[in-house]
Amino acid sequence: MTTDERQAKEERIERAVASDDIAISVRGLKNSFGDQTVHENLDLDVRKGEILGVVGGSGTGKSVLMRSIIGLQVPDEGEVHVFGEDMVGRLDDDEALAIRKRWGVLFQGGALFSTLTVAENVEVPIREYYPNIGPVLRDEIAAYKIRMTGLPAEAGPKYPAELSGGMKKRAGLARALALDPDLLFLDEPTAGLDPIGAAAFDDQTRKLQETLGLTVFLITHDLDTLYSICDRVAVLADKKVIAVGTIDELLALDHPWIQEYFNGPRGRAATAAVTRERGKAAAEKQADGRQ
Ligand SMILES: Nc1ncnc2c1ncn2[C@@H]1O[C@H](COP(=O)(O)OP(=O)(O)OP(=O)(O)O)[C@@H](O)[C@H]1O
Repeated sequence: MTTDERQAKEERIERAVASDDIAISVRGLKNSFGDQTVHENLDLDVRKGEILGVVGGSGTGKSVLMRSIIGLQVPDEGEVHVFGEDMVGRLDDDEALAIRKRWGVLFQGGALFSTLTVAENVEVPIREYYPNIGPVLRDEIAAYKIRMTGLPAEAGPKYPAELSGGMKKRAGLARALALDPDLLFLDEPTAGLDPIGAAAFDDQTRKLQETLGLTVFLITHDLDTLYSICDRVAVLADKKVIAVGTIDELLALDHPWIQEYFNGPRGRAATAAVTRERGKAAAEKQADGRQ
């Protein structure tokens, strides 16, 4: 082994050890469109097994960040590693393809094919990545994924136009789960849902994350989602991630946008709701202990 090969091996091992707990690592990311710089020197780590909420004002580049990670946007500068693999600019080779199989994406609005049924939509990634799986098994997998998201089996043969907003999101989620991913990207999954539908979707996300051991990258404007299911929250502002932490940790920072966002009227309402829930749960636990 030459000195260069040995050094490359050492670097690979060091990177693997360092990235053992990290599902996604973004370093020095820069994205721009013409004169508009959306990201500059953006760093972010997403830990394995966490639900990371990504927040920021409209147009701060949350979706562009997600697209950069999944290879739909080639950054001007920077590095993106997913499960320790360098992803920038090499999405066509076999190793990168193997990583792509490990994630599922729910785009804003669901992005379902309108001319395909729900089941056919779920089968699209299976056809693409596992062409040797036959139609019978493919149907079975699709039916299973549809049930996993809480949709009734009868939703399978329906077309997107025949579904409610909440059902469409679940159908998109079923498609995102089609390949048994380790990593799930959700872009504003509860946008447009009524509060009960949104809370049910959040519950489903948490349950799936826990049962399947998923890592979830979740873009949202929904404070209830942040409070109820996110382990940590990353805040995008000033072209970068200005802070990452639990909501309590973020509240301790005196950045004006963070204070306005979490301590504004909606933030206070969400905090009060969570405090009420926690109080109720503690009281129930105490009552159980006395019985
Ligand atoms: N393909 C593109 N071409 C040109 N500009 C783009 C493109 N994609 C995104 N942008 C610009 O990049 C900026 C960030 O967009 P992005 O969709 O990531 O924002 P966001 O934080 O997700 O916003 P929102 O919360 O409103 O969904 C916006 O100003 C948008 O106009």
